[in-house]
Amino acid sequence: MLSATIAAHPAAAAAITLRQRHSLRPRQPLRVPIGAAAPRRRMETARPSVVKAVASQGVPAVPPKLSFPILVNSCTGKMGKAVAEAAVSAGLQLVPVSFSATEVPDGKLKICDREIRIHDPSESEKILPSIMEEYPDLIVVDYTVPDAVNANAELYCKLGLPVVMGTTGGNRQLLHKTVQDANIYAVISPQMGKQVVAFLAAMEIMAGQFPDAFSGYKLEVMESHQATKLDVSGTAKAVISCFQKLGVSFDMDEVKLVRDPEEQVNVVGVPEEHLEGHAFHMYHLTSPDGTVSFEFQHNVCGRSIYAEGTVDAAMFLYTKIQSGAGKKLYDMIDVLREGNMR
Ligand SMILES: NC(=O)c1ccc[n+]([C@@H]2O[C@H](COP(=O)([O-])OP(=O)(O)OC[C@H]3O[C@@H](n4cnc5c(N)ncnc54)[C@H](O)[C@@H]3O)[C@@H](O)[C@H]2O)c1
Ligand SMILES: O=C(O)C1=N[C@H](C(=O)O)CCC1
Repeated sequence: MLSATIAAHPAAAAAITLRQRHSLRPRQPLRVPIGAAAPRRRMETARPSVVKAVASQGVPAVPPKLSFPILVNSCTGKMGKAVAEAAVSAGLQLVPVSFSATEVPDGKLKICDREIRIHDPSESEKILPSIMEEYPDLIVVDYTVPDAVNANAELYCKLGLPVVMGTTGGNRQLLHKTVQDANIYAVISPQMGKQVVAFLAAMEIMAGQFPDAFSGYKLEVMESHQATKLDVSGTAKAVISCFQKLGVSFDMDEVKLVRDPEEQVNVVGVPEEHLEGHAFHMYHLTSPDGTVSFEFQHNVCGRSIYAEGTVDAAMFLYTKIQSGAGKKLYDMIDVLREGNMR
């Protein structure tokens, strides 16, 4: 579930600002939160020639279903498990191997009736080459931990393994350089939820077209996530960098991190059933003289928005690999621009 509110009118914003001053509870979203996604059709691709040939016979073209092998690293994580399930339901071949720093009974994990063999990360360099031989079109999806981002990226690059990197944190500049220098196909994004990416893209466009438009404005940022999330949201960092391009001075350590479940329910307004998996973000801007304020929120419950976006990113990357695209390093805005959303 995703809800977003944007208030720009001074009076409305002033009212919100007052309300917000006393609590972080987001206002009722301006629109009913996006409900559970409708059952998804698998994204289909079609070679234009096939489609044209079939259509010319007057028979509606049914493009071939897209299916390829995907290894989720790590299936033992909350996000990895959600992606593995979304991949299976989208018809992708889930490779029955994963790596994890978390011990699992008998070294096996059941996902969608499939038995996934779990190995220690130290074995990945030894095991992955044989997996790549068995699954030549393999794409790996990485949802591990910030401390593993750069080492994992280096390994995938060393093996020439295409990757969808969803894990946040680590040294992002080094991550992009490693992947760029290795010339492997990759989608890298701290945010895989398509609608949040669309908001981020709008922010990037605004920042690109109107640099310093908000210079002198004061920015307050609050982000609330499950208590197990240790790092500052990568999405929040990306949005903040847009505000910085718009002329706002803000230090990343000024972000108000809310990880206390009681505050999340009573102040932020997180539904109790989503305490273990949510992302509520609020960005509040106030003019130097205090007469104008803006507020942006994006509030996500659960992980399906990210899991579905990750599957779209993997399908996007697969089509780029198959077509031998010259550009190899992508982000989620590239995936959205391609438009082939399920
Ligand atoms: N891009 C997005 O849209 C998006 C969405 C959700 C989460 N995330 C990010 O994904 C990451 C994981 O989030 P989560 O909620 O699944 O965390 P989690 O702690 O539930 O899962 C992380 C898993 O990685 C495993 N792990 C640790 N080190 C590893 C290594 N070296 N190799 C393989 N596995 C290893 C752990 O055992 C754990 O099972 C975080 O960085 C989070 O910010 C990104
Ligand atoms: O649950 C998480 O962890 C999330 N991480 C990403 C971030 O750090 O912005 C995306 C939102 C959820």
